[in-house]
Amino acid sequence: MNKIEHIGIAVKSLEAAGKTYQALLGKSPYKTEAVVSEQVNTLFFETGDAKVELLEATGEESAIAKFIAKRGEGLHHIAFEVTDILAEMDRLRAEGFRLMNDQPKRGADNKLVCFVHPKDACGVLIELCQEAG
Ligand SMILES: CC[C@@H](C(=O)O)C(=O)SCCNC(=O)CCNC(=O)[C@H](O)C(C)(C)COP(=O)(O)OP(=O)(O)OC[C@H]1O[C@@H](n2cnc3c(N)ncnc32)[C@H](O)[C@@H]1OP(=O)(O)O
Ligand SMILES: [Co+2]
Repeated sequence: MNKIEHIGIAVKSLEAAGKTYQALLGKSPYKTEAVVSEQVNTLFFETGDAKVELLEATGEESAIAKFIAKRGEGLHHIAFEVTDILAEMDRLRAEGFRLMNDQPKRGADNKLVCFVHPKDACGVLIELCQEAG
């Protein structure tokens, strides 16, 4: 895996959290994007090499809605950039990690993504992401 690509933070309201993070980071978000397949709206901030991704649920079945119901707002996942997501998925499977999707799926910001179960990564949900090209 390469660098940390982004840190995902689950929030109740993108509007309210966007203002908080704008004040915190001292800069405006560079993009917002709805990812219908994940039932989320996102707001992105650039922070040097890695980004901050704020995530708001758009449906009750969204992973973000379930996470907030159980744990409240907070750090939801860490995403690592990978060069070859299929090779990295094969490597992780062979190491015994549980992958939450069999094939890479479309994420935000033109990425192909795959998630590793948080129970296999010391309680942290891990996202792999590769530039979709
Ligand atoms: C915008 C698109 C994309 C991008 O391009 O960046 C995204 O980031 S999308 C982000 C939202 N999508 C996802 O999170 C998809 C992957 N997530 C999942 O597959 C599931 O949410 C999950 C992680 C497998 C959990 O689902 P499930 O088992 O159905 O939920 P439970 O509530 O029963 O959780 C079981 C267990 O795991 C703990 N948990 C859940 N989420 C997290 C988390 N984010 N970090 C750490 N731990 C988490 C949960 O608390 C339960 O533990 P116990 O309470 O001890 O049983
Ligand atoms: Co993410």
